[in-house]
Amino acid sequence: MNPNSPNLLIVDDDETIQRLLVMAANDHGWKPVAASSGLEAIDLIDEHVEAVVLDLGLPGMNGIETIGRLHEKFPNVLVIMLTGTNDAETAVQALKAGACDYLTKPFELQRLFDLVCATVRNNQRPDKNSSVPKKISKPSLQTSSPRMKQLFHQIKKAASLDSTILLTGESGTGKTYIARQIHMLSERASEDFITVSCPALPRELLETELFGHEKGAFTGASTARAGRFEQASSGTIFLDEIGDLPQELQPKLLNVLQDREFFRVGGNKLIKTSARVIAATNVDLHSRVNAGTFREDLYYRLNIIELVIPPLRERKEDIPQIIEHILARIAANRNTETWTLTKNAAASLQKSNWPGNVRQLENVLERATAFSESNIIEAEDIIGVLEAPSPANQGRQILSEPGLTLHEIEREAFIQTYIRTGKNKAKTARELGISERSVYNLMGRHGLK
Ligand SMILES: Nc1ncnc2c1ncn2[C@@H]1O[C@H](COP(=O)(O)OP(=O)(O)OP(=O)(O)O)[C@@H](O)[C@H]1O
Repeated sequence: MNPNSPNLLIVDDDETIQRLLVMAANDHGWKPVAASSGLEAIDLIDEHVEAVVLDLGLPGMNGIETIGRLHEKFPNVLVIMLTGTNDAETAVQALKAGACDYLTKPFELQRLFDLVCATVRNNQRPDKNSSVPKKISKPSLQTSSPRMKQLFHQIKKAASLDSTILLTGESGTGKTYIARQIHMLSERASEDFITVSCPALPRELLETELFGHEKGAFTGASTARAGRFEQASSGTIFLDEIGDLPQELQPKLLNVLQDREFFRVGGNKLIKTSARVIAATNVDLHSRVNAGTFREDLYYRLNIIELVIPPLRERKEDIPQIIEHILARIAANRNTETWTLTKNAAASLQKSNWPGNVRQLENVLERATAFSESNIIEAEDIIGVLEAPSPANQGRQILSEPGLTLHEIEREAFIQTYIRTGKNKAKTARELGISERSVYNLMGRHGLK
């Protein structure tokens, strides 16, 4: 076999997504080839291709039909389908059509490539010398925040144990990110890290997703399928938004945590698992226990080690290095040089309150870098993309944040209005009941010009 033959086929008609996936695939050690349609994919596929990342919504022959045609040529090729948001029904269709797995858009690139690796590894024939890249990146646990220092100390200790971990924190604080770091610091680092988002699927589908099913377990189950616990094998399984685990599935998860065994749906063979469980929640699980929607015994089984991830506004010291990290990641994904921020741009990011935490900061940087004409990001680039909350939320959001100074409240109110009015200074002045001259003064005071 030619070592340079492509081993991953990417099929997406959106040129930007296609380019992004190809770059990320290269970064993850794959040799990708890309197609923009089902027909092109059928043309390009050969025996070296181990897996196909296939967009469902292709023009002409759609993703579901394409799976069938690819399998006519290469019955063993592994297909991972990319589906639209909340598209559980289509996801079932994709699985029935022969996809090994699927991912709902939008997704993290890291998550896609974790899934591709896990799928290929789990379907490897013993004789096959697979090219699954075993790339283990070193976790970076550097921080200037005293709270994060303490947390990272706990993380290192927790990683060396095998206990179940519960990560709690607001949405976007980095629970998934931390779960992956724990996995990479643990002895399981070379094994798979498998993520399951509990609210993403309806109950029946979530049950087969977690525990797998036997052939004939339900209409359409034409083949047996291993679930995520089996795929995680001796790696780590990350259960995101565990507070949304349907009540009917809670006893089954409790059994897995207690006895480390379960049945596939429709199966009668006990399956053992040694996967480590990390769960995460952004709701107060204890109040769900009190409300009777979450089992108390399961809560205590999950909550053996609880790690609380603080919101970004409570660890602002870390903002500069998180920015640097995110910019480097964006640059690597786009295969470009990284960016530097002007003093005012950095100050602007530093001052913001980040109600959406690191995810919001990441979105702002993604957009600012996409629109920036050079490798320098100015305050204007930032202000242009800072998300403006809806007018209905605006006042509530500012006033509900405890501990804000008058200066910070003024800044938030000003920026939100300025963005909402499309950076129109006259409109901003009218809405805020101030003169246009004051708008210029406020821009100066808050580092926006
Ligand atoms: N310390 C960090 N450095 C760089 N990037 C980070 C850091 N923490 C989080 N991120 C990035 O921020 C984004 C949001 O993080 P993540 O998905 O882990 O949050 P979450 O708490 O799991 O969110 P949710 O509760 O909504 O599932 C991700 O893209 C992640 O890679």
